[in-house]
Amino acid sequence: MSAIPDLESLHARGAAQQPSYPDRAAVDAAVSRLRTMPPLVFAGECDDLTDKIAAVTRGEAFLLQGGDCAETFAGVTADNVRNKLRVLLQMAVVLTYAGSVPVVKVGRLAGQYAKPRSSDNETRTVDGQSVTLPAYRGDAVNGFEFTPESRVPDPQRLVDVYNASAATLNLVRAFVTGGYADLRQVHTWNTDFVRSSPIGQRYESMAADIERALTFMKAIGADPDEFHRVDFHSSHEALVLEYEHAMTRIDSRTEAPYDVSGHFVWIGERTRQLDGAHVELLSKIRNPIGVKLGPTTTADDAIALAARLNPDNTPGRLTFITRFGAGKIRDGLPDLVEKVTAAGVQVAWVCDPMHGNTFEASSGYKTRKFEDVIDELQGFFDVHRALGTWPGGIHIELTGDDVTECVGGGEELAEVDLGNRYESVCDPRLNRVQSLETAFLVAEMLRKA
Ligand SMILES: O=C[C@H](O)[C@H](O)COP(=O)(O)O
Ligand SMILES: C=C(OP(=O)(O)O)C(=O)O
Ligand SMILES: [Mn+2]
Repeated sequence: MSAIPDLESLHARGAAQQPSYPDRAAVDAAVSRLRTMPPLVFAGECDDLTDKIAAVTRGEAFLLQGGDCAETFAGVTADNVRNKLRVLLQMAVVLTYAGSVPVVKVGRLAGQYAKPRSSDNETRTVDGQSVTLPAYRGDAVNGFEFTPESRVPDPQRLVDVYNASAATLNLVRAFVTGGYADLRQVHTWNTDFVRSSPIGQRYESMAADIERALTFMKAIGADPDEFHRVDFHSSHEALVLEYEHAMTRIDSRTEAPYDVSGHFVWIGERTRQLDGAHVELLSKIRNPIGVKLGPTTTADDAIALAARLNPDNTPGRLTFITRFGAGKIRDGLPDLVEKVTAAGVQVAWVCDPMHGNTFEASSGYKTRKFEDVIDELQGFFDVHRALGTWPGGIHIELTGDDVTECVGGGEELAEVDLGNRYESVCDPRLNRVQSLETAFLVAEMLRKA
């Protein structure tokens, strides 16, 4: 297994989307501190996830990956983490039960703090004056507050990312092993505002069926402790090289490098250059990894990425997360999947129906139409069905709260509603009702697949 490339050589590749830190000594201090910190995840856990994604690659399981577009330090609260976990557990149970397929659960959490941006700057009107400042690049880099001081990249934030991720993961681990995620709790996840919604009612009746099935299984002698814990994994975009590099360590068992900042890391659409720093670093680690593929991706690009990132063609190592947009997926995806499959590439195909469907509402809020999200998912299933390949999973930006960031869905959120509770610091997320609706719709698509 190849050695970890040094940080300077990565930067020498002209890495895209990196913070411009004003104080080099402060960067070095933060990186040195991070290098001393214990791993957030263990290499063996990453291998377990690779095995699970191998099952996805073989068409035997389905990946559910979801969470915030951008986590924030302020969002590291018990309520927030629990709400996100709860909606993911609800979605997973819907997909497992109604879709009749094992579900691999991966949160976009405990590390999702750095954002690539379309523009380096942001312009707003402040007191009648047009003011331009550096864009917000996630709490890993600078502050969301629109002031010159807050927007200066601060490397100490990378240490804060580590601490916030550790706190989040600690709570998630407690929830998933300590009884909260016990399948016998299916009813109790369906609380507050969701319970009374039509989709909450539908969930309620499914939960009753599951409870009956569990009672039956217990009666015939199944061990109820089997239902006590779930496997849950963390993931984020590997973006800021200082952080990901400092968290890349040699595993004592295998002597292979692993990025121990999360179980699964992915390369974004803006940083997937074949000779770029992100592809180079992730080619050296042994975690399961993903690459986002937008509508301009050619089959040759994808095949070359697979050769660089997974030269041994190990199933489970590589996931392609396509994000074409509802209007493009039916035209663009077939050629890609067909040629990648014909080339013998072992890959899990996952659909991100969010990032190709963003638009700006007349009020200025970034939003997405729920109907476009569902249409892209349907297109993804249709394309795979036509080609005889497996639609392996979904990658969703969501929250466990009752936010108003995406329009449409059963609650019929309109553009005028967006300001009521728009809390995302980057992209619009499905709220809890919309997330559950998505799970039921995808479960139907899965049944037909
Ligand atoms: O989450 C993804 C990107 O960071 C985000 O879509 C970029 O948004 P922008 O176009 O507002 O920079
Ligand atoms: C930045 C993201 O997506 P993409 O790289 O696909 O634009 C994201 O997942 O938040
Ligand atoms: Mn996003």
